[in-house]
Amino acid sequence: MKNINPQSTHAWQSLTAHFEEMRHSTLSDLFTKTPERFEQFSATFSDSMLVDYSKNLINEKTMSLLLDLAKETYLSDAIKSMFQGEKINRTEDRAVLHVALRNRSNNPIIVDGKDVMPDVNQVLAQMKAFSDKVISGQWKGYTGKAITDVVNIGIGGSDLGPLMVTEALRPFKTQLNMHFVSNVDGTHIVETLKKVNPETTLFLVASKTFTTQETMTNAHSARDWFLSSAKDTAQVAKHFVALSTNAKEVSAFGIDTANMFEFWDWVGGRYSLWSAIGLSIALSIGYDNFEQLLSGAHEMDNHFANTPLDSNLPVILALIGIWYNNFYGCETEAILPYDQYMHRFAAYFQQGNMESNGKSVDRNGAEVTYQTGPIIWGEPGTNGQHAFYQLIHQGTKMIPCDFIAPVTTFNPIADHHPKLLSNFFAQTQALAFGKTKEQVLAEFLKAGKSEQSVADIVPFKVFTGNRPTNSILIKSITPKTLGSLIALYEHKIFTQGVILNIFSFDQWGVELGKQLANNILPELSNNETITSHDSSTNGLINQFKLWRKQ
Ligand SMILES: O=P(O)(O)OC[C@H]1O[C@@H](O)[C@H](O)[C@@H](O)[C@@H]1O
Repeated sequence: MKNINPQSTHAWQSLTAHFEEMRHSTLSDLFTKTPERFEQFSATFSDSMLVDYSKNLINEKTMSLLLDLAKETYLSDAIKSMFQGEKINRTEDRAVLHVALRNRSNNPIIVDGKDVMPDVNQVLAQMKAFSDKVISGQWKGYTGKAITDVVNIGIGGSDLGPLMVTEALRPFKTQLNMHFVSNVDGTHIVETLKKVNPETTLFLVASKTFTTQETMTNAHSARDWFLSSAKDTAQVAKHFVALSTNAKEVSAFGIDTANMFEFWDWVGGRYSLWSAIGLSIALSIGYDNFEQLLSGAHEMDNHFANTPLDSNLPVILALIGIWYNNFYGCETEAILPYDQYMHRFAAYFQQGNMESNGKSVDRNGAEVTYQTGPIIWGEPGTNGQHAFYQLIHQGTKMIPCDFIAPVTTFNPIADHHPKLLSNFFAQTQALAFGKTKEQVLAEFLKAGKSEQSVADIVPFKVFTGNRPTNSILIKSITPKTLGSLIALYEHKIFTQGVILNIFSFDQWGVELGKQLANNILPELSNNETITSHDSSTNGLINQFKLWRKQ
């Protein structure tokens, strides 16, 4: 990958000038000028997904200049480098190969002179055999009973992906009850253990490093709880398996490495749901459905790797994101799925995007002089409409939003789904075109009010519009289409990282807090007054100690 400062490109200069032309354009004008705007700025993928990006503050010139930016920053070369297994995660000296985990065409991918595919396939076979056994009831607990409940203990990438996918694909569920414990707050494990029976519960200890404080603490508490019933450490093997890259720590914990599902350092935590970390997914929806998820992602990988940039969906969405982030000065992006099952989708990509592109040092080691990754947030529609959409519609901030909805529902009760979808369509329309003062007034006049009597209220009822959105309409949320959708967002993040000249696959920013917590933990074991920190930290710790004693 070449380290090009995006601001040094011709395209960036041209985009800066073009922004001055565009900043006063409105979506109403853009749609009026080009009646075929939808055809021009939308595309379908695999006959199952429609991406409409026409309600953005872009025109042909914007897209062409953004594509120039992608070319000048050597995006196509970077895509090749990732797929070929080059060590593009340079600060950790690792390849970035979540695409290998779902490489259903099985073509060799070489890392350090070795094809990784045989190992990938071997672990998939192990996951299939294991999940089939547990789902069929052949795998027995220590008293001979079949497993009824699965508890995934993991955090960050070892939690958010499997949790999001198992929730999104609930209609495909096996009979197993799934639970996810992530927080080191004892409440999380205690409340979960109240719901399960040690005789019929399987714990998946999911941790790439197998050293993460939260996960290891929860795993030890789960094991203690289990042993207080089973009374025999030999029974641990029937109830605990590990999903990890670290065989040494797995055996140190007491899990037989025969019960370990391996993955590799070239899988980033936040890109790991496709790996052994996805075992909870395979148990929740069955292995064949898990494989469908991989296939859907693989299809998007092929699209990303082989489609010219100007019709490459992850690239298009990434470029539009850069347009708002770096030229309009938008700080956040909202992801708004109109699908209750997808209620963790925004939270998942909060980690995906913010941990990947929340960097301020470029690939040359210099401080950046432009904005990098956006803040990601969101909740499912229609709930968000009754909570925070007020600010999106009428606030002072421009918040580009992605609206996502399925055409069909798994719960076709009464007219819920048409109502849901009418909101999905209406919201992007309202955001784009708003309501003028004249329209507000006309409504009042129609209702028999005089212009004079409503003059005071009119300004509050005006919607400026011009608030950009993407709409992603999906035939049905299935393992396959969800796989494609996740991969679409993953590659969008990759593209933005390349163009913004940052390393998207490390996460040094999470280390300092861990280090300082490790320093503070022993200080909490006694009641001595602490003086070694700044006055705020000392004050907080000392008040904690005081109130703890009372
Ligand atoms: O899977 P592990 O090693 O327990 O790590 C969990 C999480 O740990 C966090 O510290 C990292 O920032 C995440 O990227 C990671 O997913």
